[in-house]
Amino acid sequence: MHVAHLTLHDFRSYPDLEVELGPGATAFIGRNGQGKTNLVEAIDYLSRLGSHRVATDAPLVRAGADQAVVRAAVVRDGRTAVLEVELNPGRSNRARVNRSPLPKARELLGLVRTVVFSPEDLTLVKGDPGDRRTFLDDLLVLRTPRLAGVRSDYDRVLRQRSSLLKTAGLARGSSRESALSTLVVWDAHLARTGAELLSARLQLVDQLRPYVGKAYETVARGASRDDAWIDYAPSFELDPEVARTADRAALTDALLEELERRRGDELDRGVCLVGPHRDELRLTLGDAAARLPVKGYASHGESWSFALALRLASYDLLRADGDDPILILDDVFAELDSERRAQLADLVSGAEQVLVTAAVADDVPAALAGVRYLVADGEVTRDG
Ligand SMILES: Nc1ncnc2c1ncn2[C@@H]1O[C@H](COP(=O)(O)OP(=O)(O)OP(=O)(O)O)[C@@H](O)[C@H]1O
Repeated sequence: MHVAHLTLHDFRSYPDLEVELGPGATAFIGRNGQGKTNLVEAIDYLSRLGSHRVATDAPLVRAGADQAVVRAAVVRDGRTAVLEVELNPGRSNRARVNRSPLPKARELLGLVRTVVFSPEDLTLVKGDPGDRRTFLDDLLVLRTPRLAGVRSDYDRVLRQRSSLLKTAGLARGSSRESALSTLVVWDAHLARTGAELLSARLQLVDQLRPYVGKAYETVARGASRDDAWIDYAPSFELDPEVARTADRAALTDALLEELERRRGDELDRGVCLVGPHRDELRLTLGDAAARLPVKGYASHGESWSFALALRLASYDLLRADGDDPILILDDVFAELDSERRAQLADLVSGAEQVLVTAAVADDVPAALAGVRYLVADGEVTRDG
């Protein structure tokens, strides 16, 4: 798939912008802070209804404006659809496809798919477990948009159950009894939605693992394909057979059992200690006999290679699904030496559309020397 035309209205630094795009490589070149990332962030927003840089929508709306609009003509299998999202911070966003409103903005998910490489990716490796869970969940939703609903149901159940735990922990007598009986109902909701998310994540990690090993071998000099390894580590000891089959009924039972076992701790602490919101995507390096966690042990170069490998693996997996996501390489070449730049460029040059941002034109490898736009003072102009 590729974006053929992008329109922005009050998105980030752009009051109004129209850009023609095409398949192949397109590079946006300009000094720091000119709006290169803002452009590609808008396309990524259509894919995930979120940004790779900020957790909320407010910074995406131009300072002083009430709402932003991102519109793109997306070509997939020769057919064009015009996708549009209206960002209304503090209120619901609205989405349209070919000018027809969708009941929920969330229904836009899956219509355009992007994989973004950016310097922020280092947080995949060095950041908190939550950063890695987000990585997994974003990829799940790209592959199976329905899971966006499961994810938000789970977040809602978690919030309700956490506030009930606080109330029940402090209550005495009959009000405690009543809070505890309500808690049983929320345990069941948490186990059911949690098991669905957990099952999807377990399967995803199994599918992604070989691609991570292969990608790491390519981007890290001297590495073999068994060096980089990923494991899903649930918040409690899960029977290996249940983990392997990722059977939802068995996972629901396992979660319920663990909730029962940790009930006392949860009430004492007033927090929900069991469920996929406490899980970790474990990243390790080394041979099977001596694997070390990447976080805290790996060098800067190894960490960066691992982060790139996770993105490349996502891209390969989406491609194996029969889809060709739009690749966005945001400011990544400045972080790599010339050999690795060329390697990465070779790996991605076959993608239907690659969008690159760079401050210095010479940082963009020859394999990605396609169309060039100069970005300066809010203007995006074609170079040549
Ligand atoms: N909501 C907003 N309203 C107005 N301006 C904004 C908004 N958000 C960001 N900007 C401006 O956009 C500019 C940053 O743009 P962007 O991140 O795209 O830069 P860039 O060209 O990618 O730079 P670099 O090469 O440093 O990554 C900054 O000047 C910032 O002040």
